[in-house]
Amino acid sequence: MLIPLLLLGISGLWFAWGILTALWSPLRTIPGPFLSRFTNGWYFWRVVRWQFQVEQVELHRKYGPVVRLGPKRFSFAEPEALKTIYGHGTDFSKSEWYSAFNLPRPYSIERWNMFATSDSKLHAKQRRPFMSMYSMSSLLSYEPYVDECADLFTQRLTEFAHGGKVIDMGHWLQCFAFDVIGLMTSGARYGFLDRGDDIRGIMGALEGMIKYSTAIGIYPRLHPYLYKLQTLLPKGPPSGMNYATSFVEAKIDEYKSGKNTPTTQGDGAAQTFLAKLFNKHRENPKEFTSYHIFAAASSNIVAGSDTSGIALSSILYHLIKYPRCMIALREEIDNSQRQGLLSVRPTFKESSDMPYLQAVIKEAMRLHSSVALPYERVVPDGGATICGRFFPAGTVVGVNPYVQHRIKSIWGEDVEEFRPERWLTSKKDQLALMNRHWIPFGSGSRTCLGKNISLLEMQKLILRIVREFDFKFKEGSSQNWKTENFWFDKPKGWQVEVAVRGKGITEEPVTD
Ligand code: HEM
Repeated sequence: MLIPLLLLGISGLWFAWGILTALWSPLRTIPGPFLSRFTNGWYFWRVVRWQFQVEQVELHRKYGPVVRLGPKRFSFAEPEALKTIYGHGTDFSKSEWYSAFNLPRPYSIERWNMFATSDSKLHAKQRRPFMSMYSMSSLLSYEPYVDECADLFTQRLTEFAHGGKVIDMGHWLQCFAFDVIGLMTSGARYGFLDRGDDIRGIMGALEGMIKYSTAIGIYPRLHPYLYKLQTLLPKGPPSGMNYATSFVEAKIDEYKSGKNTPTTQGDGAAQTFLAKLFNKHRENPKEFTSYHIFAAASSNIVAGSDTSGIALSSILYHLIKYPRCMIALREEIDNSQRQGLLSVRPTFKESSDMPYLQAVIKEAMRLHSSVALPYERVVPDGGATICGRFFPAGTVVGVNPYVQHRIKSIWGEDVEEFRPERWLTSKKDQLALMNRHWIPFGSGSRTCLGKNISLLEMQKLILRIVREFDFKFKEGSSQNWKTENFWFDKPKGWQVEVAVRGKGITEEPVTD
């Protein structure tokens, strides 16, 4: 009897505390769902339905540019907020939500990953030694790996076309993205493109791990306990995490033992990440430790596979949905082809010189960003004024790219329309405004390290498959795909028919 009474008492006190802090809070006038005033439980409950981005847009339509998501958690849909929170010279560190993407303390100090590091100075120190490997000038050394996977991908599409098979295109593009990143990182493909199987459950394990982190990040103090608890279970997110990391470690061991040394390929310019990482380690083993090798190799796989797969899906999905744009892109490709400007395996340089292709990629990533939850940051000491409101230090604030990419004062009335032309015909000022607020790769000092690599993959593969194949949504299927948003907003079961170009499928106009 004593224990239930005690529990009741504690819950009562906790409840009363929640109500009092909500009433006293200087931010109490900021609107939002009623329960979000008292608890982060409301946010947790909505996020684990994996569709929060849609709800967040609605919340901003209902409540305005600043919306409460929790007692000390706020979302912004106002152009000016981006500069204040993520802009140059600001010191808004990443929120504790990100800590669930790493091992809990004290292990995380030894085994850091820069994505989850919150302290800005520490993050800058961790990021600096890797930057050259992800720069534009390094891209040439990764290009042959993309070509090798694009060869296989087009081979698979040809087989599907001849077999008249309907395919889950989202899954196959994910297979491409995983194999590319595996190959350019370690010199070996996982083998996803061979049969389309989720080899050893890698994709499922990563998805489980990210779902766990996204949900538990809302209650980061639970992470150490849940992590410990779940390592005792045979299955669950940590075992997926362990599997993903042991896979990387195995590749590093193979490399060390000399079993895996394809540092060059094609014309000899190719060089894997592992080769670059080991070279750096040999030059300065004290500063660039073996942990640096592991950190970069594993973050490539976790951060660079699903994200690129989703972006590729978004590009192709929108091109199929809007045949007008597919035709326009084809015209650009065919013109370049006629002028002898395109190789059999189009190069990054060739694809960079195609303005409509560039516009298609940007527009697809605007309408469907691979990441679609807020990039959360913490208001620094002294507090900050955002959108005319003062927020005390410690408040969690964030902008969701999915919401940002639908603000009419930036993009115009047709925000929901896929219109690549907006990137080609807008006036200079308008274009600058759009570019500043286009944030699928993040914003500020924490932007994506792998942006150039993903552009390399997207430009080369999309150009090639649009040149060589026709695509159509599966007969009778909806033209509006379903996605699941667990930080990565991933298409689910998106069925497509493929034909070798000009040999089968007729394009039908879109009916929205
Ligand atoms: C279309 C593809 C991609 C998208 C949309 C994307 C998106 C993002 C976003 C939004 C962030 C920052 C999130 C935040 O502020 O919380 C990020 C960070 C990061 N991404 Fe990507 N990414 C992509 C591809 C890649 C690739 C291919 C790699 C590696 C090869 C990569 C490696 C990283 C790393 C290491 C970080 C952490 C950077 C840091 O904290 O300094 N990403 N990415």
